[in-house]
Amino acid sequence: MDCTTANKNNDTSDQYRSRGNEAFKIKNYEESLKMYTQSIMTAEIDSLNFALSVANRSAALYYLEEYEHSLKDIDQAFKSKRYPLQNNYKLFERKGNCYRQMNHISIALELYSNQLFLGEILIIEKPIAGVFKNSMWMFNCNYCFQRCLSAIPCSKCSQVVYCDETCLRKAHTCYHGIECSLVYPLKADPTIEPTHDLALRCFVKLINLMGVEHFCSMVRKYNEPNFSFDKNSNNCFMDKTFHSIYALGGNETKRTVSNLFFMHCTASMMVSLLSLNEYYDIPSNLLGTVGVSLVHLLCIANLNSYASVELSKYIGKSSNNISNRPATYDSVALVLCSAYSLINHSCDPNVIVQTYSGVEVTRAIQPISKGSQLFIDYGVKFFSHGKEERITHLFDQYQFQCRCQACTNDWPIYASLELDELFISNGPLIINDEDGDNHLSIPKTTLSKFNEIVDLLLIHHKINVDCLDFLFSFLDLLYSNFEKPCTIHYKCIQLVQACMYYTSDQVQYAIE
Ligand SMILES: C[S@@+](CC[C@H](N)C(=O)[O-])C[C@H]1O[C@@H](n2cnc3c(N)ncnc32)[C@H](O)[C@@H]1O
Repeated sequence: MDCTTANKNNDTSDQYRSRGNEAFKIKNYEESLKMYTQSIMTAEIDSLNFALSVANRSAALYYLEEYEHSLKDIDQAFKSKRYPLQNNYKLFERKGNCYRQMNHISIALELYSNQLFLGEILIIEKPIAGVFKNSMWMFNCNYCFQRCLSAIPCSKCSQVVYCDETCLRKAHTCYHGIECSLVYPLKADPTIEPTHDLALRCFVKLINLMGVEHFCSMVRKYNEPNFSFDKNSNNCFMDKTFHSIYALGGNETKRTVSNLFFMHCTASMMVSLLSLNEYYDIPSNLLGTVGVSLVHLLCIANLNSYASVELSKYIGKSSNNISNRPATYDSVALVLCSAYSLINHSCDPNVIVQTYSGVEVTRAIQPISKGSQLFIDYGVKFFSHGKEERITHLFDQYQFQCRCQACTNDWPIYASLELDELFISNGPLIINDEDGDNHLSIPKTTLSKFNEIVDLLLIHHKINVDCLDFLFSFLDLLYSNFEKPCTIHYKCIQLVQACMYYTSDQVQYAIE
Protein backbone atom coordinates (compact mmCIF):
# COMPACT_ATOMS: atom_id res chain seq x y z
CA MET A 1 0.00 0.00 0.00
CA ASP A 2 1.18 3.54 -0.73
CA CYS A 3 1.22 5.05 2.76
CA THR A 4 1.40 8.61 1.45
CA THR A 5 -2.13 8.41 0.07
CA ALA A 6 -3.76 6.03 2.60
CA ASN A 7 -7.13 7.31 3.84
CA LYS A 8 -7.00 10.32 1.61
CA ASN A 9 -10.08 10.97 -0.43
CA ASN A 10 -10.89 14.06 -2.44
CA ASP A 11 -14.66 13.68 -2.00
CA THR A 12 -14.26 13.73 1.77
CA SER A 13 -11.91 16.68 1.42
CA ASP A 14 -14.55 18.51 -0.67
CA GLN A 15 -17.14 17.96 2.03
CA TYR A 16 -14.89 19.43 4.71
CA ARG A 17 -14.07 22.38 2.47
CA SER A 18 -17.78 23.08 1.83
CA ARG A 19 -18.38 23.05 5.58
CA GLY A 20 -15.43 25.38 5.98
CA ASN A 21 -16.92 27.72 3.35
CA GLU A 22 -20.28 27.72 5.16
CA ALA A 23 -18.59 28.65 8.42
CA PHE A 24 -16.48 31.28 6.63
CA LYS A 25 -19.59 32.90 5.14
CA ILE A 26 -21.04 33.51 8.58
CA LYS A 27 -17.67 34.75 9.79
CA ASN A 28 -17.06 31.78 12.09
CA TYR A 29 -13.40 31.74 11.18
CA GLU A 30 -12.32 29.37 13.94
CA GLU A 31 -14.73 26.70 12.75
CA SER A 32 -13.72 27.29 9.12
CA LEU A 33 -10.05 26.89 10.13
CA LYS A 34 -10.86 23.46 11.61
CA MET A 35 -12.83 22.36 8.55
CA TYR A 36 -10.20 23.59 6.06
CA THR A 37 -7.49 21.77 8.04
CA GLN A 38 -9.53 18.52 7.91
CA SER A 39 -10.01 19.12 4.20
CA ILE A 40 -6.25 19.59 3.70
CA MET A 41 -5.53 16.43 5.70
CA THR A 42 -7.91 14.32 3.64
CA ALA A 43 -7.07 15.79 0.22
CA GLU A 44 -5.07 13.60 -2.12
CA ILE A 45 -1.43 14.56 -2.54
CA ASP A 46 -0.81 17.15 -5.27
CA SER A 47 -4.52 17.54 -5.93
CA LEU A 48 -6.51 20.63 -6.82
CA ASN A 49 -8.55 19.98 -3.65
CA PHE A 50 -5.44 20.44 -1.57
CA ALA A 51 -4.55 23.71 -3.32
CA LEU A 52 -8.05 25.13 -2.91
CA SER A 53 -8.33 24.20 0.76
CA VAL A 54 -4.94 25.57 1.66
CA ALA A 55 -5.81 28.83 -0.15
CA ASN A 56 -9.14 29.00 1.70
CA ARG A 57 -7.42 28.36 5.01
CA SER A 58 -5.09 31.28 4.31
CA ALA A 59 -8.21 33.48 4.12
CA ALA A 60 -9.54 32.18 7.46
CA LEU A 61 -6.11 32.72 9.04
CA TYR A 62 -6.04 36.25 7.65
CA TYR A 63 -9.32 37.10 9.37
CA LEU A 64 -8.04 35.47 12.56
CA GLU A 65 -5.13 37.94 12.29
CA GLU A 66 -2.66 35.04 12.05
CA TYR A 67 -0.75 36.78 9.27
CA GLU A 68 2.46 34.73 9.41
CA HIS A 69 0.47 31.49 9.08
CA SER A 70 -1.70 32.96 6.38
CA LEU A 71 1.44 33.82 4.40
CA LYS A 72 2.71 30.25 4.85
CA ASP A 73 -0.54 28.85 3.43
CA ILE A 74 -0.50 31.30 0.53
CA ASP A 75 2.98 30.09 -0.37
CA GLN A 76 1.82 26.46 -0.08
CA ALA A 77 -1.01 27.23 -2.51
CA PHE A 78 1.41 28.84 -5.00
CA LYS A 79 3.87 25.97 -4.63
CA SER A 80 1.21 23.32 -5.20
CA LYS A 81 1.02 24.45 -8.88
CA ARG A 82 -2.58 23.23 -8.85
CA TYR A 83 -4.22 26.45 -7.71
CA PRO A 84 -6.13 27.92 -10.73
CA LEU A 85 -3.87 30.49 -12.40
CA GLN A 86 -6.75 32.85 -13.08
CA ASN A 87 -7.34 33.11 -9.30
CA ASN A 88 -3.73 33.91 -8.46
CA TYR A 89 -4.66 37.54 -8.04
CA LYS A 90 -6.61 36.59 -4.88
CA LEU A 91 -3.48 35.12 -3.35
CA PHE A 92 -1.36 38.12 -4.36
CA GLU A 93 -3.94 40.45 -2.90
CA ARG A 94 -4.17 38.48 0.36
CA LYS A 95 -0.39 38.31 0.60
CA GLY A 96 -0.24 42.09 0.14
CA ASN A 97 -2.93 42.53 2.81
CA CYS A 98 -0.96 40.36 5.26
CA TYR A 99 2.20 42.41 4.73
CA ARG A 100 0.20 45.62 5.04
CA GLN A 101 -1.24 44.45 8.37
CA MET A 102 2.29 43.55 9.47
CA ASN A 103 3.39 47.10 8.53
CA HIS A 104 5.64 45.97 5.66
CA ILE A 105 4.16 48.56 3.35
CA SER A 106 6.77 48.46 0.57
CA ILE A 107 6.42 44.65 0.19
CA ALA A 108 2.64 45.04 0.18
CA LEU A 109 2.80 47.67 -2.56
CA GLU A 110 5.03 45.48 -4.69
CA LEU A 111 2.58 42.59 -4.35
CA TYR A 112 -0.38 44.79 -5.23
CA SER A 113 1.45 45.95 -8.35
CA ASN A 114 1.57 42.31 -9.42
CA GLN A 115 -1.92 42.66 -10.73
CA LEU A 116 -3.73 44.95 -13.09
CA PHE A 117 -6.68 46.80 -11.64
CA LEU A 118 -10.16 46.57 -13.08
CA GLY A 119 -10.84 49.07 -15.81
CA GLU A 120 -7.11 49.53 -16.42
CA ILE A 121 -6.38 50.44 -20.03
CA LEU A 122 -4.07 47.86 -21.56
CA ILE A 123 -4.02 48.64 -25.28
CA ILE A 124 -4.97 51.72 -27.27
CA GLU A 125 -4.63 51.25 -31.00
CA LYS A 126 -5.96 52.39 -34.33
CA PRO A 127 -6.92 49.57 -36.67
CA ILE A 128 -4.48 48.75 -39.49
CA ALA A 129 -7.47 48.62 -41.79
CA GLY A 130 -11.25 48.66 -41.63
CA VAL A 131 -14.22 48.21 -43.98
CA PHE A 132 -17.93 48.78 -43.61
CA LYS A 133 -19.73 45.82 -42.19
CA ASN A 134 -23.09 46.39 -43.84
CA SER A 135 -25.01 49.09 -45.66
CA MET A 136 -23.56 51.83 -43.44
CA TRP A 137 -21.47 53.07 -46.38
CA MET A 138 -24.21 55.52 -47.39
CA PHE A 139 -24.16 57.47 -44.12
CA ASN A 140 -20.56 56.98 -43.07
CA CYS A 141 -17.34 58.40 -44.46
CA ASN A 142 -15.33 55.82 -46.39
CA TYR A 143 -12.14 57.19 -44.85
CA CYS A 144 -12.75 58.05 -41.18
CA PHE A 145 -15.95 55.94 -40.76
CA GLN A 146 -17.62 58.80 -38.89
CA ARG A 147 -21.35 59.20 -39.38
CA CYS A 148 -21.99 61.87 -42.02
CA LEU A 149 -25.44 62.69 -43.38
CA SER A 150 -24.22 65.39 -45.77
CA ALA A 151 -21.49 63.37 -47.40
CA ILE A 152 -19.78 64.06 -50.73
CA PRO A 153 -19.40 61.26 -53.29
CA CYS A 154 -16.24 59.89 -54.90
CA SER A 155 -15.58 61.83 -58.10
CA LYS A 156 -15.17 58.61 -60.16
CA CYS A 157 -17.21 55.71 -58.75
CA SER A 158 -20.77 55.74 -57.45
CA GLN A 159 -20.05 53.49 -54.49
CA VAL A 160 -18.50 55.51 -51.67
CA VAL A 161 -18.97 58.82 -49.85
CA TYR A 162 -16.76 61.03 -47.67
CA CYS A 163 -17.18 63.66 -44.95
CA ASP A 164 -15.29 66.24 -46.98
CA GLU A 165 -12.53 66.83 -49.52
CA THR A 166 -9.82 66.08 -46.96
CA CYS A 167 -11.11 62.57 -46.25
CA LEU A 168 -11.70 62.01 -49.96
CA ARG A 169 -8.11 62.94 -50.78
CA LYS A 170 -6.66 60.84 -47.95
CA ALA A 171 -8.68 57.77 -48.95
CA HIS A 172 -7.65 58.19 -52.57
CA THR A 173 -3.97 58.40 -51.67
CA CYS A 174 -4.17 55.51 -49.22
CA TYR A 175 -6.34 52.90 -50.98
CA HIS A 176 -9.35 54.10 -52.91
CA GLY A 177 -7.18 55.24 -55.84
CA ILE A 178 -6.51 51.54 -56.51
CA GLU A 179 -9.81 50.17 -55.22
CA CYS A 180 -12.10 52.57 -57.10
CA SER A 181 -12.86 50.33 -60.07
CA LEU A 182 -13.07 47.20 -57.88
CA VAL A 183 -15.72 48.33 -55.43
CA TYR A 184 -18.73 47.84 -57.68
CA PRO A 185 -17.97 44.32 -58.98
CA LEU A 186 -17.13 43.21 -55.44
CA LYS A 187 -20.34 44.63 -53.99
CA ALA A 188 -22.33 42.96 -56.74
CA ASP A 189 -20.88 39.53 -55.96
CA PRO A 190 -23.01 37.74 -53.34
CA THR A 191 -20.13 35.48 -52.26
CA ILE A 192 -18.03 38.45 -51.16
CA GLU A 193 -18.13 39.04 -47.44
CA PRO A 194 -16.80 42.00 -45.42
CA THR A 195 -13.75 39.93 -44.37
CA HIS A 196 -12.87 39.60 -48.08
CA ASP A 197 -13.14 43.37 -48.53
CA LEU A 198 -10.89 43.74 -45.52
CA ALA A 199 -8.26 41.38 -46.96
CA LEU A 200 -8.26 43.33 -50.21
CA ARG A 201 -8.05 46.63 -48.31
CA CYS A 202 -4.95 45.34 -46.48
CA PHE A 203 -3.37 44.27 -49.76
CA VAL A 204 -4.13 47.58 -51.47
CA LYS A 205 -2.80 49.61 -48.55
CA LEU A 206 0.42 47.60 -48.52
CA ILE A 207 1.15 47.79 -52.25
CA ASN A 208 0.33 51.48 -52.14
CA LEU A 209 2.80 51.96 -49.32
CA MET A 210 5.68 49.76 -50.45
CA GLY A 211 5.11 49.15 -54.17
CA VAL A 212 3.94 45.83 -55.57
CA GLU A 213 7.48 44.61 -56.43
CA HIS A 214 8.77 45.05 -52.88
CA PHE A 215 5.54 43.59 -51.47
CA CYS A 216 5.91 40.47 -53.63
CA SER A 217 9.57 40.03 -52.67
CA MET A 218 8.57 40.10 -48.99
CA VAL A 219 5.79 37.56 -49.64
CA ARG A 220 8.26 35.24 -51.36
CA LYS A 221 10.61 35.58 -48.39
CA TYR A 222 7.79 34.58 -46.05
CA ASN A 223 7.09 31.52 -48.14
CA GLU A 224 10.65 30.24 -48.10
CA PRO A 225 10.72 26.81 -46.39
CA ASN A 226 12.97 27.79 -43.48
CA PHE A 227 11.66 31.27 -42.93
CA SER A 228 10.86 31.91 -39.33
CA PHE A 229 9.50 35.13 -38.06
CA ASP A 230 10.61 36.57 -34.76
CA LYS A 231 7.40 37.97 -33.33
CA ASN A 232 9.34 39.81 -30.63
CA SER A 233 11.61 41.79 -32.91
CA ASN A 234 11.36 45.55 -33.26
CA ASN A 235 7.76 45.91 -32.13
CA CYS A 236 6.86 44.70 -35.60
CA PHE A 237 3.18 44.29 -34.72
CA MET A 238 2.87 47.96 -33.94
CA ASP A 239 4.42 49.53 -37.03
CA LYS A 240 1.47 49.28 -39.43
CA THR A 241 3.69 48.01 -42.20
CA PHE A 242 4.09 44.68 -43.90
CA HIS A 243 4.96 42.59 -40.83
CA SER A 244 2.19 43.93 -38.62
CA ILE A 245 -0.35 42.53 -41.07
CA TYR A 246 1.37 39.65 -42.79
CA ALA A 247 2.82 38.06 -39.65
CA LEU A 248 -0.64 37.56 -38.12
CA GLY A 249 -1.85 33.97 -38.02
CA GLY A 250 -4.11 32.61 -40.76
CA ASN A 251 -4.37 28.97 -39.60
CA GLU A 252 -3.98 27.74 -43.20
CA THR A 253 -2.63 24.37 -42.06
CA LYS A 254 -5.64 23.77 -39.79
CA ARG A 255 -8.37 24.70 -42.27
CA THR A 256 -10.52 22.23 -44.14
CA VAL A 257 -9.89 21.61 -47.84
CA SER A 258 -13.26 23.13 -48.79
CA ASN A 259 -12.55 26.25 -46.77
CA LEU A 260 -9.13 26.67 -48.40
CA PHE A 261 -10.66 26.01 -51.81
CA PHE A 262 -13.14 28.84 -51.19
CA MET A 263 -10.29 31.17 -50.14
CA HIS A 264 -8.37 30.31 -53.33
CA CYS A 265 -11.45 30.93 -55.51
CA THR A 266 -12.00 34.33 -53.89
CA ALA A 267 -8.30 35.22 -54.27
CA SER A 268 -8.27 34.25 -57.95
CA MET A 269 -11.40 36.32 -58.61
CA MET A 270 -9.66 39.28 -56.94
CA VAL A 271 -6.53 38.72 -59.01
CA SER A 272 -8.66 38.82 -62.19
CA LEU A 273 -10.21 42.10 -61.12
CA LEU A 274 -6.79 43.53 -60.22
CA SER A 275 -5.34 42.51 -63.58
CA LEU A 276 -8.11 44.47 -65.32
CA ASN A 277 -7.68 47.47 -63.01
CA GLU A 278 -7.13 50.63 -65.03
CA TYR A 279 -5.76 52.61 -62.04
CA TYR A 280 -2.88 50.37 -60.97
CA ASP A 281 -0.77 48.18 -63.16
CA ILE A 282 0.40 44.91 -61.63
CA PRO A 283 3.07 43.25 -63.84
CA SER A 284 1.71 39.93 -65.09
CA ASN A 285 4.73 37.99 -63.72
CA LEU A 286 3.72 39.05 -60.19
CA LEU A 287 0.08 38.00 -60.38
CA GLY A 288 0.84 34.50 -59.02
CA THR A 289 2.55 35.92 -55.91
CA VAL A 290 -0.27 38.42 -55.50
CA GLY A 291 -2.73 35.49 -55.53
CA VAL A 292 -0.72 33.62 -52.88
CA SER A 293 -0.61 36.74 -50.69
CA LEU A 294 -4.35 37.27 -51.07
CA VAL A 295 -5.08 33.74 -49.85
CA HIS A 296 -3.02 34.46 -46.72
CA LEU A 297 -4.63 37.87 -46.22
CA LEU A 298 -8.11 36.33 -46.63
CA CYS A 299 -7.28 33.78 -43.93
CA ILE A 300 -5.84 36.52 -41.70
CA ALA A 301 -8.93 38.72 -42.09
CA ASN A 302 -11.19 35.74 -41.44
CA LEU A 303 -9.35 34.86 -38.23
CA ASN A 304 -8.39 38.21 -36.77
CA SER A 305 -10.97 40.81 -37.75
CA TYR A 306 -13.73 41.88 -35.43
CA ALA A 307 -16.76 44.14 -35.52
CA SER A 308 -15.87 47.48 -34.03
CA VAL A 309 -18.75 48.80 -31.95
CA GLU A 310 -19.33 52.54 -32.26
CA LEU A 311 -22.00 54.64 -30.65
CA SER A 312 -24.47 55.38 -33.41
CA LYS A 313 -25.95 58.80 -33.84
CA TYR A 314 -29.40 58.38 -35.23
CA ILE A 315 -30.85 60.41 -38.03
CA GLY A 316 -32.84 63.39 -36.78
CA LYS A 317 -32.54 62.43 -33.13
CA SER A 318 -30.48 63.93 -30.39
CA SER A 319 -27.50 61.80 -29.50
CA ASN A 320 -27.53 63.13 -25.94
CA ASN A 321 -30.34 60.89 -24.89
CA ILE A 322 -29.67 57.19 -24.83
CA SER A 323 -33.33 56.31 -25.01
CA ASN A 324 -33.10 57.46 -28.64
CA ARG A 325 -30.39 54.93 -29.25
CA PRO A 326 -30.80 51.28 -30.07
CA ALA A 327 -30.82 48.62 -27.37
CA THR A 328 -28.23 46.61 -29.27
CA TYR A 329 -24.78 47.90 -30.01
CA ASP A 330 -24.10 49.29 -33.43
CA SER A 331 -21.31 47.78 -35.41
CA VAL A 332 -20.32 49.97 -38.34
CA ALA A 333 -17.00 48.52 -39.33
CA LEU A 334 -15.04 45.33 -39.46
CA VAL A 335 -11.50 46.10 -38.38
CA LEU A 336 -8.10 44.52 -38.08
CA CYS A 337 -5.83 45.55 -35.20
CA SER A 338 -2.38 44.04 -34.86
CA ALA A 339 -1.91 43.99 -31.07
CA TYR A 340 -5.52 43.05 -30.35
CA SER A 341 -5.22 40.17 -32.84
CA LEU A 342 -2.64 38.50 -30.63
CA ILE A 343 -5.11 37.96 -27.80
CA ASN A 344 -6.45 34.44 -27.39
CA HIS A 345 -10.01 33.49 -26.57
CA SER A 346 -11.70 32.56 -23.31
CA CYS A 347 -15.45 32.06 -22.80
CA ASP A 348 -14.88 34.01 -19.56
CA PRO A 349 -12.76 36.87 -20.97
CA ASN A 350 -10.61 39.08 -18.75
CA VAL A 351 -10.47 42.04 -21.15
CA ILE A 352 -13.03 43.93 -23.19
CA VAL A 353 -12.73 46.36 -26.11
CA GLN A 354 -14.66 49.53 -26.96
CA THR A 355 -14.27 51.86 -29.95
CA TYR A 356 -13.83 55.60 -29.31
CA SER A 357 -14.02 57.55 -32.59
CA GLY A 358 -12.13 54.89 -34.49
CA VAL A 359 -9.68 54.12 -31.68
CA GLU A 360 -9.87 50.67 -30.08
CA VAL A 361 -9.38 50.65 -26.32
CA THR A 362 -8.87 47.36 -24.46
CA ARG A 363 -9.46 47.31 -20.68
CA ALA A 364 -9.29 44.74 -17.91
CA ILE A 365 -12.62 43.40 -16.62
CA GLN A 366 -11.12 40.85 -14.26
CA PRO A 367 -8.19 41.12 -11.90
CA ILE A 368 -5.19 39.95 -13.94
CA SER A 369 -1.93 39.04 -12.28
CA LYS A 370 1.35 40.05 -13.87
CA GLY A 371 2.62 37.52 -16.39
CA SER A 372 -0.76 35.89 -16.98
CA GLN A 373 -2.53 35.90 -20.33
CA LEU A 374 -5.11 38.34 -21.61
CA PHE A 375 -8.25 36.80 -23.05
CA ILE A 376 -11.04 38.27 -25.14
CA ASP A 377 -14.13 36.44 -26.28
CA TYR A 378 -14.35 35.49 -29.95
CA GLY A 379 -18.07 36.23 -30.13
CA VAL A 380 -19.18 33.55 -27.67
CA LYS A 381 -19.28 33.82 -23.88
CA PHE A 382 -20.20 31.17 -21.36
CA PHE A 383 -23.13 33.09 -19.90
CA SER A 384 -24.86 33.76 -23.20
CA HIS A 385 -23.92 30.75 -25.36
CA GLY A 386 -24.24 27.06 -24.48
CA LYS A 387 -21.14 24.88 -24.48
CA GLU A 388 -22.06 23.01 -27.68
CA GLU A 389 -22.67 26.26 -29.55
CA ARG A 390 -19.32 27.62 -28.33
CA ILE A 391 -17.45 24.46 -29.33
CA THR A 392 -18.92 24.52 -32.85
CA HIS A 393 -18.31 28.23 -33.40
CA LEU A 394 -14.74 28.18 -32.09
CA PHE A 395 -13.80 25.08 -34.01
CA ASP A 396 -15.43 26.06 -37.31
CA GLN A 397 -14.16 29.61 -37.41
CA TYR A 398 -10.98 29.49 -35.32
CA GLN A 399 -9.94 25.83 -35.48
CA PHE A 400 -9.33 25.21 -31.77
CA GLN A 401 -10.95 23.61 -28.77
CA CYS A 402 -11.44 25.91 -25.83
CA ARG A 403 -10.22 24.71 -22.45
CA CYS A 404 -11.11 27.73 -20.35
CA GLN A 405 -12.45 27.30 -16.82
CA ALA A 406 -16.04 27.78 -18.00
CA CYS A 407 -15.70 24.99 -20.59
CA THR A 408 -13.74 22.61 -18.38
CA ASN A 409 -16.14 23.00 -15.46
CA ASP A 410 -19.23 23.27 -17.66
CA TRP A 411 -20.45 26.54 -16.16
CA PRO A 412 -24.17 27.14 -16.73
CA ILE A 413 -25.45 29.87 -19.05
CA TYR A 414 -27.74 32.58 -17.79
CA ALA A 415 -30.44 31.92 -20.35
CA SER A 416 -32.94 34.23 -18.71
CA LEU A 417 -30.56 37.16 -18.77
CA GLU A 418 -30.22 38.02 -22.42
CA LEU A 419 -28.47 41.27 -23.20
CA ASP A 420 -31.63 43.20 -24.06
CA GLU A 421 -33.21 42.42 -20.73
CA LEU A 422 -30.87 44.85 -19.10
CA PHE A 423 -32.03 47.62 -21.36
CA ILE A 424 -35.70 46.80 -21.26
CA SER A 425 -35.82 46.24 -17.50
CA ASN A 426 -38.53 48.24 -15.76
CA GLY A 427 -36.79 48.72 -12.47
CA PRO A 428 -33.35 49.04 -11.02
CA LEU A 429 -31.35 45.97 -10.30
CA ILE A 430 -31.64 45.06 -6.63
CA ILE A 431 -29.03 42.92 -5.00
CA ASN A 432 -30.40 41.10 -2.00
CA ASP A 433 -28.66 38.49 0.01
CA GLU A 434 -30.70 35.34 -0.18
CA ASP A 435 -31.98 34.93 3.36
CA GLY A 436 -32.35 38.57 4.33
CA ASP A 437 -29.41 38.43 6.70
CA ASN A 438 -26.73 40.69 5.45
CA HIS A 439 -23.73 38.48 4.83
CA LEU A 440 -22.51 40.56 1.96
CA SER A 441 -19.22 42.29 2.54
CA ILE A 442 -20.39 45.12 0.29
CA PRO A 443 -21.50 48.16 2.28
CA LYS A 444 -25.15 49.16 1.91
CA THR A 445 -24.15 52.65 0.68
CA THR A 446 -22.16 51.05 -2.14
CA LEU A 447 -25.11 48.86 -3.07
CA SER A 448 -27.44 51.84 -3.20
CA LYS A 449 -24.94 53.79 -5.34
CA PHE A 450 -24.84 50.78 -7.67
CA ASN A 451 -28.64 50.71 -7.91
CA GLU A 452 -28.63 54.46 -8.54
CA ILE A 453 -26.33 53.97 -11.52
CA VAL A 454 -28.41 51.11 -12.88
CA ASP A 455 -31.39 53.43 -12.59
CA LEU A 456 -29.56 56.23 -14.43
CA LEU A 457 -28.52 53.86 -17.17
CA LEU A 458 -31.67 51.84 -17.68
CA ILE A 459 -34.47 54.18 -16.73
CA HIS A 460 -33.32 57.78 -17.01
CA HIS A 461 -30.87 57.03 -19.80
CA LYS A 462 -28.33 59.50 -18.50
CA ILE A 463 -24.90 58.23 -17.78
CA ASN A 464 -21.39 59.66 -17.53
CA VAL A 465 -17.85 58.34 -17.32
CA ASP A 466 -17.72 58.71 -13.51
CA CYS A 467 -20.38 55.99 -13.38
CA LEU A 468 -18.02 53.75 -15.32
CA ASP A 469 -15.27 54.20 -12.72
CA PHE A 470 -17.76 53.27 -10.01
CA LEU A 471 -18.94 50.19 -11.93
CA PHE A 472 -15.36 48.98 -12.28
CA SER A 473 -14.75 49.37 -8.55
CA PHE A 474 -18.06 47.60 -7.85
CA LEU A 475 -17.03 44.75 -10.13
CA ASP A 476 -13.79 44.53 -8.18
CA LEU A 477 -15.77 44.16 -4.95
CA LEU A 478 -17.82 41.38 -6.53
CA TYR A 479 -14.66 39.47 -7.42
CA SER A 480 -13.58 39.58 -3.80
CA ASN A 481 -17.00 38.54 -2.48
CA PHE A 482 -18.53 36.05 -4.91
CA GLU A 483 -17.24 32.94 -6.58
CA LYS A 484 -17.87 32.62 -10.32
CA PRO A 485 -20.05 31.63 -12.09
CA CYS A 486 -22.39 34.10 -10.51
CA THR A 487 -25.29 36.06 -11.98
CA ILE A 488 -24.28 39.34 -10.42
CA HIS A 489 -20.87 39.30 -12.15
CA TYR A 490 -22.60 38.79 -15.42
CA LYS A 491 -25.03 41.64 -14.82
CA CYS A 492 -22.27 43.96 -13.74
CA ILE A 493 -20.11 43.16 -16.78
CA GLN A 494 -23.10 43.85 -19.03
CA LEU A 495 -23.58 47.18 -17.27
CA VAL A 496 -19.89 48.04 -17.67
CA GLN A 497 -20.17 47.24 -21.36
CA ALA A 498 -23.33 49.32 -21.74
CA CYS A 499 -21.76 52.19 -19.83
CA MET A 500 -18.61 52.08 -21.98
CA TYR A 501 -20.75 52.10 -25.10
CA TYR A 502 -23.00 54.97 -24.06
CA THR A 503 -20.15 57.13 -22.80
CA SER A 504 -17.86 56.46 -25.74
CA ASP A 505 -18.55 59.90 -27.19
CA GLN A 506 -17.60 61.56 -23.89
CA VAL A 507 -13.96 60.46 -24.02
CA GLN A 508 -11.21 61.01 -26.57
CA TYR A 509 -8.22 58.73 -26.94
CA ALA A 510 -5.35 60.05 -29.00
CA ILE A 511 -2.79 57.91 -30.75
CA GLU A 512 0.63 59.32 -31.51
C1 LIG B 1 -6.67 35.88 -33.39
S1 LIG B 1 -5.56 34.54 -33.27
C2 LIG B 1 -4.92 34.75 -31.68
C3 LIG B 1 -3.44 34.88 -31.67
C4 LIG B 1 -2.69 33.61 -31.95
N1 LIG B 1 -2.68 32.76 -30.77
C5 LIG B 1 -1.26 33.92 -32.40
O1 LIG B 1 -0.33 33.57 -31.68
O2 LIG B 1 -1.10 34.52 -33.45
C6 LIG B 1 -6.70 33.24 -33.16
C7 LIG B 1 -6.07 31.86 -33.13
O3 LIG B 1 -5.34 31.65 -31.93
C8 LIG B 1 -5.57 30.33 -31.44
N2 LIG B 1 -6.32 30.43 -30.16
C9 LIG B 1 -7.00 31.50 -29.69
N3 LIG B 1 -7.52 31.25 -28.48
C10 LIG B 1 -7.18 29.99 -28.17
C11 LIG B 1 -7.43 29.15 -27.05
N4 LIG B 1 -8.15 29.56 -26.02
N5 LIG B 1 -6.93 27.89 -27.09
C12 LIG B 1 -6.20 27.45 -28.14
N6 LIG B 1 -5.93 28.20 -29.23
C13 LIG B 1 -6.40 29.46 -29.25
C14 LIG B 1 -6.43 29.62 -32.47
O4 LIG B 1 -5.59 28.96 -33.38
C15 LIG B 1 -7.11 30.78 -33.14
O5 LIG B 1 -7.51 30.45 -34.45
